[in-house]
Amino acid sequence: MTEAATFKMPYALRRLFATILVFYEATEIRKLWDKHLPSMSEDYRRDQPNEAALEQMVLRDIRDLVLSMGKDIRSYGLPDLVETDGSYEADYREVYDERQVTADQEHLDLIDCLNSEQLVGFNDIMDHVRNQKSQTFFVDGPGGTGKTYLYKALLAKVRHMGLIAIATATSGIAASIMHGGRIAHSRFKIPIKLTDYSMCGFTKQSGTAEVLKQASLIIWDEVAMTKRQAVETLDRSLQDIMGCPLPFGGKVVVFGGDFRQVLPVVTRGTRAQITDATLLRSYIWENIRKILLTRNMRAQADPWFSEYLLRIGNGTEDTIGDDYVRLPDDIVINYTEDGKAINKLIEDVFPSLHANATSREYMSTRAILSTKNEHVDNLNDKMISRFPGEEKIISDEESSVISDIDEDFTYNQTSEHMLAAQNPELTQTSGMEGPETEGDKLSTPVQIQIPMRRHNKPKRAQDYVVAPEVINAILRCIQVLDSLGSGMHRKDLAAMMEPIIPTEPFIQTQVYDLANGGDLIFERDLFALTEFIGRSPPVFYGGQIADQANGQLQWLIMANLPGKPESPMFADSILRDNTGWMDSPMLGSSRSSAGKTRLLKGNAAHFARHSSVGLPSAYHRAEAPCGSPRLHAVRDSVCTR
Ligand SMILES: Nc1ncnc2c1ncn2[C@@H]1O[C@H](COP(=O)(O)OP(=O)(O)OP(=O)(O)O)[C@@H](O)[C@H]1O
Repeated sequence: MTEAATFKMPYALRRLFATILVFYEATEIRKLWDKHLPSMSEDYRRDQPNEAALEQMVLRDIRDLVLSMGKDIRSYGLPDLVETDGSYEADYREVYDERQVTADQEHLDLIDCLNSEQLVGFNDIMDHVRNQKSQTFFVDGPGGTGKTYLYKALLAKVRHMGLIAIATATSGIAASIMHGGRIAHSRFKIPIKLTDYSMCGFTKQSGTAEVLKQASLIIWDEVAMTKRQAVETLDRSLQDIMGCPLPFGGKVVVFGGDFRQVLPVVTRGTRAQITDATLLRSYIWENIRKILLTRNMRAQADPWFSEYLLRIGNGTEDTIGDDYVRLPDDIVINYTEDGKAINKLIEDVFPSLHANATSREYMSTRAILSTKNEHVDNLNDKMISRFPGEEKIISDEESSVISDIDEDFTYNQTSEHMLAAQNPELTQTSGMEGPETEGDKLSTPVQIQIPMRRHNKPKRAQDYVVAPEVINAILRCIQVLDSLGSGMHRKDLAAMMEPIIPTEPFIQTQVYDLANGGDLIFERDLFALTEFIGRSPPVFYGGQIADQANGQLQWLIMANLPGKPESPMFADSILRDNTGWMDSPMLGSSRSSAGKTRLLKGNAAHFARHSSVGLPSAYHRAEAPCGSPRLHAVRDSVCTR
């Protein structure tokens, strides 16, 4: 803890403390608590000067973390946690955080500019918020009709009244447009695997439950893109925590979206299956009050075009065959073989580019969209050649890597790793001395692989940079391995991993070399890297870890790095041994060209566990073929059996 306190964020320290409570038989917990409370509460201290309240805030966090690992904070002899009704805003971190999101004047001013349709909706919703009347709304409007504008006005108004308004959206982009917005799945802890009986992954006593209980308004934008089961899961969970059988536990909930735009993804789903997955087919839909927005505020200058778009969205535009609509001639640039069409397109979208190239307004209000990266590269090249001035290639490797590491991770031994970052061809696989141990301890050298992120148009090796987060993760990993080398036993690995895995969803790579089999790799760019450097990708068997306590799924990849072949029989036996843990029992492995074992491609979910005692258990899943798009990221803790 002392060492971690020098470079970890307070939240990471709280996680580490909780992990120590649960996984170590530490004797002097109270001493540890007293010593590290100041560093664990540093982030809260800025706004909360009261020491007693600070202590309670940290305790509550630890309580939730410990609870998510299946334990009760009361068994550790920490100061008493004062159970409250949550009315004191600092009681829960989530409530506290939500209250920090204040209304800004700019958004309050939007209320005066709402058009008549928006105003009707605004008044109706606010009436329910003020009078705490249960109602679910759906803001139904094609793109550009001012849905987001309306949410912003609502959020500002409710927050200005000193109430809690929760802003969420299905995608991160839409969530980021709203002040305090979060992705709905994360905010409500909606499980990834949904059934008709799923519940959100928070407990009744958690901070998330508390903030939802206190919320006067909940907004969920882009709900049309979400599977109805996700919304139904929220409905059940809110009813549960509110102890109220009304829809969403009696809350005022505002959904928004446009069913003319993107619908939920149903893998290989037919049109009927996709429609069936939407909120329109939910039992919730019939009780939703619709707020219709029809005036396209974005395309006011071009009413013809906005009506044309609307007709397409509504399916009333004449079609050719089933699916094709004819674009009017005046918005089409005809394709020509000689490449002139591209030049015409650029001139149309960026007229007088030379004169306007330095104008921020001009450049930020126009764009050419394309379906493929190679077309984008092509267009970029053409555009850049038209820019005035001399060409200069700027490499961002040093600045981005250093700044990101500094922000989150002060590590004083970076030189070797920075070298690795800057000279990937020297250190594509950098063997590092690992702990020399015996028996139950680790015994093999550590291999660190450094994945890289591609620049737009790499020309030289230096144009490839190591993603800063990767370095971060690797440094953390090395730190753990150092600790392991200093005599820690293998069974401690699971406990150690938990706090060092960053909580951000996009973790990169961490490699552990474990005796007797496999390396654990948390990865995103590994395959892109191996593809680029021309090495055969590591044979891997990868997994999705289920944190049993809160139902969240995380990813864990176990891999054989080059030069460390796994015996096919060994991997097979692990799988066979653990079929009971499988997500969907499809068992198997295949041999790669290198003669190593690989799980079947596709979506077969496997569970595998190292035969050695104490290693993390995991649901294993053969993901995409090597070199394919990145695997999902890892989050949070590993689950031990
Ligand atoms: N009442 C209004 N007065 C002035 N401008 C408005 C008004 N309502 C919306 N706008 C503007 O119209 C544009 C489109 O609005 P907004 O982004 O809210 O639409 P949307 O329905 O959320 O669109 P999409 O579905 O494409 O996200 C924005 O630039 C917004 O500022």
